[in-house]
Amino acid sequence: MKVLVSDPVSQAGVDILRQEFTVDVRAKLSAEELLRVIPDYDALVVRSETKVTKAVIEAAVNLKIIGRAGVGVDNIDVEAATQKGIIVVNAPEGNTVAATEHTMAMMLALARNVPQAHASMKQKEWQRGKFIGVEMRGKVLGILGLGRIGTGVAKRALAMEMDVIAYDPFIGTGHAKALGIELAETEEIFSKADFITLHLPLTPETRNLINRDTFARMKKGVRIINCARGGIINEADLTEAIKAGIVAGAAIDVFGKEPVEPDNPLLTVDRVVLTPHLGASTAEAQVGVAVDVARGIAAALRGEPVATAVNMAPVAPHVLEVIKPYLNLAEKMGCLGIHLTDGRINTVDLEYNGEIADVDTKMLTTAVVKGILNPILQETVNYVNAPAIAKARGIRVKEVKSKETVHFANLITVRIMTDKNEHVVAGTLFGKQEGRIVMIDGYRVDVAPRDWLLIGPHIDRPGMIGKVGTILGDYNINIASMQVGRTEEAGTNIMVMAAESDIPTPVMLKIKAVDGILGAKLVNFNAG
Ligand SMILES: NC(=O)C1=CN([C@@H]2O[C@H](COP(=O)(O)OP(=O)(O)OC[C@H]3O[C@@H](n4cnc5c(N)ncnc54)[C@H](O)[C@@H]3O)[C@@H](O)[C@H]2O)C=CC1
Ligand SMILES: O=C(O)CCC(=O)C(=O)O
Repeated sequence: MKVLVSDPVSQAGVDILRQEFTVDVRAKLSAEELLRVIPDYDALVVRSETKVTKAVIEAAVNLKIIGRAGVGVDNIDVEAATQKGIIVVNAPEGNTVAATEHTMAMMLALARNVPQAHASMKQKEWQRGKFIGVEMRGKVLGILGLGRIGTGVAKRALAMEMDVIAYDPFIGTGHAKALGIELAETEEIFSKADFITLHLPLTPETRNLINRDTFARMKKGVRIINCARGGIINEADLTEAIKAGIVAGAAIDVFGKEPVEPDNPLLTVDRVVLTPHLGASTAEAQVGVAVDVARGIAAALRGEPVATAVNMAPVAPHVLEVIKPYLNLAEKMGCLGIHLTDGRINTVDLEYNGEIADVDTKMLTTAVVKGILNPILQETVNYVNAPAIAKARGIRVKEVKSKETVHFANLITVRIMTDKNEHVVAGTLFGKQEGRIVMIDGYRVDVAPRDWLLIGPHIDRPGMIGKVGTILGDYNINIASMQVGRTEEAGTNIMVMAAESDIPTPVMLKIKAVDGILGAKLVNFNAG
């Protein structure tokens, strides 16, 4: 597999990727060059400079994953990626402290005119009267967006004895209470805050959120800090508000257009502190995000789920820890299930029994659906597109959970209902790691789901196994293991043979023709 790193990311991340993949580091590619080279790559790693547009995604015929070494994915067309089944992962935590500390640095520099005083001294001046600042203690700080960075800023501002209020409609009041701050509506923040700091993502709702109208409603002399995303503040309106004295000053790290162009109006006013998107630029953060994104990419290319994928339902780390050992089993159960069925699938029912029923099992359900769809579709089905593909094909997927168990501590049962019949596969983990199929269509079995499995329901009479074994032997196909599953009712059994190689179609036809065999199926767990 080939990985393209198209923005400068820490060598620590590149080294992780190089352990498993071919990695090309080609920073500063033009848009045209990116379009030309992208078809060669399975994964792409970017920071914020590379624009991963719809055109890039369309040209990326082999791309499976895009990794953003940082938080904001607004330089990636996530919707286009999702439609193509491309996973987008970010590194949401590696640069939180860096961006938080940069916000504090910007706020203090703004309050005490540090850059202006520094520039003046460089001009050989000594102007103590010109740079009178304001204290932070006792001032009201309004935080818009109380996520990771907003929370970090709140904690530090409290330590500086500021009064902190925050607006975030998607955060619970408990979070604010635990921090020791109040949640407020935007109007309260605008009317009360001496400092307003932004920690929101750039979305259609937040674009242009701070504009001429909102400045008009703010307390006179407010100071604004933006270390989140440029498009959230209207830069022309901010410049006007500074000139009109509504805003006493602004500290800005992020801009509507980056790199900033010479005609950016903020460059024309003095009462600003500007940095060229340096929020994440610490040695520690760059190693952190590069390592996190490299691990995410490596896991995704191995077919494993990634907790930081932004276009999949998020999975909490404690949930991932519980379900991770079951993911491979769940996918194999889906694969086995689809090989058993004939007819149009209407419904897939998933039953989770035991302790596993306590956690969010959506990702396991997706793994089963992925296992069902991959063997029958040309396109690659992954954790991102599996639910959408199932829905588009009219397959209803339902989950039932119960803590009750009979024979196993945990059991997953997959029931695939078609317009013709119903097939059921159940599986569990032995020794917490080893996935086993323990039931196929009502027959008790104990099978490791790997390589090739020949499944043959048959009439319960002597010689059946021998007949099939002889056919396989005639074609030099070695059997790694074999067992016979029984139901409660006498009359039929199921033979399950693990073959060490593929069983060609003519051989399967011979087996199916054996008198007493009630329809043999071959499952190839390596395909799809
Ligand atoms: N300057 C820099 O170098 C860096 C900038 N960032 C940017 O900082 C911002 C915040 O990052 P994190 O704290 O890690 O993200 P986060 O996802 O932890 O927090 C964002 C918060 O905004 C809230 N939110 C979303 N839409 C909202 C709306 N319409 N109104 C009010 N609240 C809303 C969410 O509920 C969430 O709590 C992002 O834009 C990110 O891209 C992050 C790292 C470095
Ligand atoms: O990669 C960078 O330096 C920018 C970081 C950033 O803005 C983010 O993580 O959202």
